[in-house]
Amino acid sequence: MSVPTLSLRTFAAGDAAARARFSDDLMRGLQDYGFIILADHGVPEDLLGAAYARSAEVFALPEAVKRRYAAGMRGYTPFGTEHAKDSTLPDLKEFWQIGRDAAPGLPAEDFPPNVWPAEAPAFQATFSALFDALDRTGRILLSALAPKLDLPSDYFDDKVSAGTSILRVLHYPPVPGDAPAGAVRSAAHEDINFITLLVAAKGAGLQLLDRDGTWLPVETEPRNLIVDSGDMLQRLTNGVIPSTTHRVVNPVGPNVSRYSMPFFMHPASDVSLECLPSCRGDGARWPPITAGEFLAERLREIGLAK
Ligand SMILES: O=C(O)CCC(=O)C(=O)O
Ligand SMILES: [Fe+2]
Repeated sequence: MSVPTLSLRTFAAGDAAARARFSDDLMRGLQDYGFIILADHGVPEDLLGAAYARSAEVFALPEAVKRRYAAGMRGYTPFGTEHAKDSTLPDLKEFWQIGRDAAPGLPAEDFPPNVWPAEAPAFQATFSALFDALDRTGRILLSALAPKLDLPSDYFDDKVSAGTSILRVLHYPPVPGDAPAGAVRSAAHEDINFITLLVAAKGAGLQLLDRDGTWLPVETEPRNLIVDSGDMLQRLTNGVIPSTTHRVVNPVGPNVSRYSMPFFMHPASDVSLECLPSCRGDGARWPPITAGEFLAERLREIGLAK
């Protein structure tokens, strides 16, 4: 048994039967593993290549330069800042976050200006393009999932087009000799958002906790995406689509950097995560909450907000 691979082309260019099959496979993959691997996803391979190159360039800048670009939920977050919700040890990672640009009609407080490094002029164009491409792909995936929840296929569109989604450009440096005992690159956690589209890392380390309690490596070629369901989708679906615990372990071979780029797809802050009628079953497992309230609570729990 391993995480299933799905081709998005069979959905995007397929007939009704092929689309229904894709929806079934996506739903089953998320229910059985919380993860699928997505091939033929429409994000150009040369854009992924450029993103890896620009990412390595920026993280190679001196620490003091990078720290000038620390601005909360945008720009740089230094090594050792974030920790998993249930961990006291810091994750061994640094990252750069890119959000949706502010636009008329969107609440300004949710869309602070992006922060771009002057030392790497191509970074902005590359990551703006990657944000848009992953946003498009994520919307297609949600439109494929909607019918499985008895929803119209465009149900998620307006919720995520104004969403507070984040593209997180991640660098796990070689594990330092003085890292706290027990600290790992990314401690066991569940993602907060609806779905995550992860540009597959070039190095091993990602593992999911399967339904039997076994850690299973999640690996694919760098040109594919890895998709997982987060807590907001779990909440909306009353657990019908669970979020899956995962982690990034420290290297066992050469102690080298690892780069990855998760795109956390969030709804707009005012979207209710109250359980969908089709998922009520014997009753709602969680009280209603808005996406904005849920996110604020989790950001406090992981050390990214006060
Ligand atoms: O780096 C990875 O492969 C996964 C990162 C991750 O799970 C996260 O940032 O939420
Ligand atoms: Fe994650």
